[in-house]
Amino acid sequence: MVISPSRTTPLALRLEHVSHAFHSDGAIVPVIDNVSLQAAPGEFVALLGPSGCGKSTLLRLIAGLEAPKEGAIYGDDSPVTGPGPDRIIMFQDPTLYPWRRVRGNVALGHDINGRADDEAVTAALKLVDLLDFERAWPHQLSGGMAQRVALARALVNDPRLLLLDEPLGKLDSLTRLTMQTEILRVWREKQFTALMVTHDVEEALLLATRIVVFSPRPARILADIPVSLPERRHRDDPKLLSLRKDILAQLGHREDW
Ligand SMILES: Nc1ncnc2c1ncn2[C@@H]1O[C@H](COP(=O)(O)OP(=O)(O)OP(=O)(O)O)[C@@H](O)[C@H]1O
Repeated sequence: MVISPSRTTPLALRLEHVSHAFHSDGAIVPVIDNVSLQAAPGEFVALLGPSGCGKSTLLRLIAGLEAPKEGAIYGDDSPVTGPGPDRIIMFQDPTLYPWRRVRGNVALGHDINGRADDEAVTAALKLVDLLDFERAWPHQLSGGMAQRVALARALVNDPRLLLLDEPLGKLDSLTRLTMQTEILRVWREKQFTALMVTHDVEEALLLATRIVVFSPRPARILADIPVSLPERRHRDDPKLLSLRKDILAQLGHREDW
C-alpha cells in the first residue's frame, strides 16, 4: 500500500452504548460507562476529561486493542473486532527505536509483512517535513522532531482514522504550539477522521471541530460541543474564550479566583 499524495477516505466512527471495566485486586473497576458517540468522516474530535477517567482506554477500544465489555464500535458500519491499518493510534511517547534511523523508524509502521514500501515511507516523511532528516538517529532529534517521526510512522499506512493519545503532552509549550499547527496542516491535507485526547482545553478549541467532555471515572459523556469557530483560529478570540470558560466549568474548574 502506498500513502496517497492526496486526501484519504476518512472513516465514519460510531460507538453504541460502550462500557468497559478492568479487574483489579479481585474487584471490578468500571472505566467506561455507556458511551455513545459518532464522528463523521473527516471530523476532528477532541476528547477532554479528568486524569484517569478512561480516555486512553476508549482510544484503545476504538483501535481494536481491547474489546468493550458491553456495546459495539463500528467503522463505516462494520464492527471493529481487532486492530487494523485503517485505525492507527499515536501515543504521548514517540518510542523510537534508537538503533534505527528516522527512515527506519517510519518504515516500522509499514513493516507488517517484513518489508516496507519505500515510496510510502518517503511520502510520510515528506508529509511531516522530515525528508532532510531521514538518515538522522533518534538521539539527534529534538522532542518535536521525534514526535513528527512518530506522526509519520502513524501516517505511513494512510490511516482513515487517526487516534491521538495526548501526542503533545510531553513537549515544551513552544514546541507544542508548532506541533499543533503541524497536526492541523497534515489533517487538512489528508482529511482523515481524527480523535485526539488532550488535557488542554485551549488546544482542543484550536484544533477540533467538536469537543466531547467526559466525567471522572467511569467516563460518561457530559457534553458534546460543536466548535463553530473559523478555520484559522486565534487563542484570544472572545468566542473561543467563552467556550473555554464553559468547558472548564463542565470539568469543575472556576477561573474567578
Ligand atoms: N490494563 C488495565 N488494568 C487495570 N486498570 C487499568 C488498565 N488500564 C487502565 N486502567 C485504569 O483505568 C482507568 C482509566 O485509565 P485511562 O488510562 O484510560 O485514563 P485516562 O483518562 O486516559 O487518564 P490520563 O488522562 O491520566 O492519561 C485508570 O484508573 C487506570 O488505572
